[in-house]
Amino acid sequence: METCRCSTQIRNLTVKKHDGVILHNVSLDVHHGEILALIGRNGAGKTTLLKALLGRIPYTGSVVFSNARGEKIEKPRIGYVPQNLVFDRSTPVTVGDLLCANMGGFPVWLGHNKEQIARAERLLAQVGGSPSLLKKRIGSLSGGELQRVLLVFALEPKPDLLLLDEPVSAVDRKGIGAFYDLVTSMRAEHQMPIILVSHDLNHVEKYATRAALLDGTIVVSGTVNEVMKTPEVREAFGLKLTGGVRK
Ligand SMILES: Nc1ncnc2c1ncn2[C@@H]1O[C@H](COP(=O)(O)OP(=O)(O)OP(=O)(O)O)[C@@H](O)[C@H]1O
Repeated sequence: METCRCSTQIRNLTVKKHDGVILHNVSLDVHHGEILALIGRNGAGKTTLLKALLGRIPYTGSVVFSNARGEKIEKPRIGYVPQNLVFDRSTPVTVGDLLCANMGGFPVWLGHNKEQIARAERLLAQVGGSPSLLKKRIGSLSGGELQRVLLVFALEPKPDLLLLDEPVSAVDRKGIGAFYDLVTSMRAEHQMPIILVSHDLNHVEKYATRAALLDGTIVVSGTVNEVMKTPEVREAFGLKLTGGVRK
């Protein structure tokens, strides 16, 4: 088994924007082989936390990535599937162009060779995407098609840490199953830590190993079962509890 090299320790992470504080003193650990579900109301700061981990926005506090021997990793490879993506929809670039460019080793302007195309088809098939997607311009993809393509990018080359921000919000039912099967097998095979932002508590219960409720800071965290039973989560999601069972 190929083991993942990157557990993540977040300590007192604070993000300020303009006059306000978006995140304050967030402390959280994500270990090897865990799927940590990050849950919380709209505007709680979930995407902001992922962006801080990606180094895309300034923060105070510390984020330490370390390997299985506890040694620090300075620059882990982080796979990221964003909640949404803003780009020029009129671009003539196709999914095939992008995937083949990402594989490297061959100038894209010379066209794609057979092996690259076969590999791109295999990668797409892994996320339930059909080979016909390769010829589509990225601007013409549906929301669900785009999310599948973004997952391929997040997983190739293999990341040390995977961040998924509501990754199946636009994917159809069959695609959701394929998506989570792949993510779960990545976790099992590579012991890669995964942070999953989701508003869908059914997905959280089915696929996550731990959960954390965020509301500007971490309110509760623990096993999915523990977190789901807390009054804080019950209140945040408007759930009723009957004898400890979520209704
Ligand atoms: N660039 C920005 N400038 C100012 N405020 C911002 C910026 N980005 C996000 N915010 C604010 O930070 C807060 C957290 O936003 P964030 O997108 O992290 O929340 P979220 O938990 O991911 O929400 P959702 O569930 O709706 O996706 C919000 O109040 C948002 O308005």
